[in-house]
Amino acid sequence: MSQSQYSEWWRRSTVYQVYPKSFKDTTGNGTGDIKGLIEKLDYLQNLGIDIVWLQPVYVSPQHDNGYDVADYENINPDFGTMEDFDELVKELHRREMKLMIDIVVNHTSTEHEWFKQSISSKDNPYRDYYIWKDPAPDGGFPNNWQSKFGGPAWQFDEGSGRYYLTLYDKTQADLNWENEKVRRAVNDMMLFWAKKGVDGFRMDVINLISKDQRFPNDDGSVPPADGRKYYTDGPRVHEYIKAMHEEVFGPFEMVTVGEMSSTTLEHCIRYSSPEEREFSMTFNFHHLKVDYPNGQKWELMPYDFEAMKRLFTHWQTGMQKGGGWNALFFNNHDQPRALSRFTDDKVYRVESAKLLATTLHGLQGTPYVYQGEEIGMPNPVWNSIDEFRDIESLNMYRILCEQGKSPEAALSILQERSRDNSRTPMQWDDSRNAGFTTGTPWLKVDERYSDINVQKELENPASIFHHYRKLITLRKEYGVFTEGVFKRLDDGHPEVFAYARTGDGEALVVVSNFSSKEITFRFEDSHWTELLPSGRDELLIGNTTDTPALTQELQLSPYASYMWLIR
Ligand SMILES: O=P(O)(O)OC[C@H]1O[C@H](O[C@H]2O[C@H](CO)[C@@H](O)[C@H](O)[C@H]2O)[C@H](O)[C@@H](O)[C@@H]1O
Repeated sequence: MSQSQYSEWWRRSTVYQVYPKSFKDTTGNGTGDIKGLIEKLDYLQNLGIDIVWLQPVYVSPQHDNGYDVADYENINPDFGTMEDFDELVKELHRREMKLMIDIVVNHTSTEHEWFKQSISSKDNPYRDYYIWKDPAPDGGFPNNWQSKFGGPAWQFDEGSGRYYLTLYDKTQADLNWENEKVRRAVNDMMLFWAKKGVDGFRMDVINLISKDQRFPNDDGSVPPADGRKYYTDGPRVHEYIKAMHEEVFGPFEMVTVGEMSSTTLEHCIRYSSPEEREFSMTFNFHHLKVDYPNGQKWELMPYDFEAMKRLFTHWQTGMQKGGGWNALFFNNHDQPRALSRFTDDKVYRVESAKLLATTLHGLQGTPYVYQGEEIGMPNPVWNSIDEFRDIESLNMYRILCEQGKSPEAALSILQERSRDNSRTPMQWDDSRNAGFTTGTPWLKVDERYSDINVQKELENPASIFHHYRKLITLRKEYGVFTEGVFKRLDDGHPEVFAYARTGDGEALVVVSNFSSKEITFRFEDSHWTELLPSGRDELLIGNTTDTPALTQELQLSPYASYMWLIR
């Protein structure tokens, strides 16, 4: 990729992800709302955010917290009104910030009018908007595909004696993208939002929209044997995305990010290379599966640090060579908090949060900050299954118990894995309910809110918030964050992740100790002579009170992390 191709504004931007249900409630109904987000825009501007990604606020029965859309062009009253939405766009633009909204079109809610029509009769004009199949000859499911939320991926309709496909919850019916009318309707819906002034889209599990039309049984040759190899990065997916670009993303100069489930580097290069005219960038999840034994999310193991570093290296190097662009993230609304998962959220909480931030923000790509990450919110402590709200967690708890796990064992798995870990309300201050709501919060507030909250973070210049703020500023200041070529420098060190980003006349070096031990780290001679002391070094940011110079041998305190600039 030539240097000029790095010129798009969103490559130097930072995105903030808002889970609206848990951000800020202004009505006292216990659920966050659009007005609450507007109230906090100055806070996000102060952090240095360029783009706000607002998760689904459309009309929805909320079985999957908005990822089950019943009406794509209206706002769910719990979140506010269309006037509130227009006000949000205006207020963001007044601050020179952009808005990215979530587009969920692999599936709709079964309460969507299209589905209601589709299920009403075999000859309804909307019948073919969804994927209907006859039972297998033995009367069972059409094939052995499994839902990502547990159980078979097919739901039986008594009325017609046929099954419809649901890769997620049984109330989320997969759209039939082979139907040209579906593609037309989705583009029209996206044009509706583009014309409203929305600047970008985050496309939910968009690489699952094209299914292998043979709908074969999964023979189990590639685990997990749940059918994903027949619909992930499927046969026509690039064709469909190119058509969206042609008609919507391109003409409106949008910034777009595709959420790519269980994808490959090769596909992500295609999805995000400018010349392919598909998306601006992609999310992949491989680095967040390094604590899944044999790919099993609902089993526990300590995370594999070396695998994580290998995966970052693979994606950094591969996307760079292939001309693709990564969306960088450790946290989102589907993941437990990285702080609790990969570092120490108790003794070294502050150091750990800063270490994760520095390590991620030094990489090539566009960084995403998920609400609460910038103040070091850890996983909450869960005391009972009754505290959970997430449909996937509740399904899996039932399945784990049916498989013979004790309720205590199942609960301890949810403690580590549940998506609710990252969905607890935002902690604004030390008042009741952390200042999130005056009512009863829809999901419990973490008990540690009087210590961990925005107000405290803003007051302390050495806080996690101010660390993020500085990283976001540095990215805008130095071109090497955008352009620098990645090289891993730790040579398999069991505790340290070290890398360089080498650009035009300047280089970044990042060294992070992912352990609670005091350690000595020494760069191998080859790295040191070839790459490192090629000029004057300056410590750009660190998470200790020390300001070490870059030397071949470094003493690193627990969870110490430093970033130097060499020029
Ligand atoms: O783990 P992967 O197979 O790589 O998939 C990535 C994520 O996909 C799903 O997330 C998104 O779609 C869901 C259905 O619309 C929605 O519930 C979720 O909130 C979306 O972000 C999956 O649910 C996640 O667990 C995966 O991480």
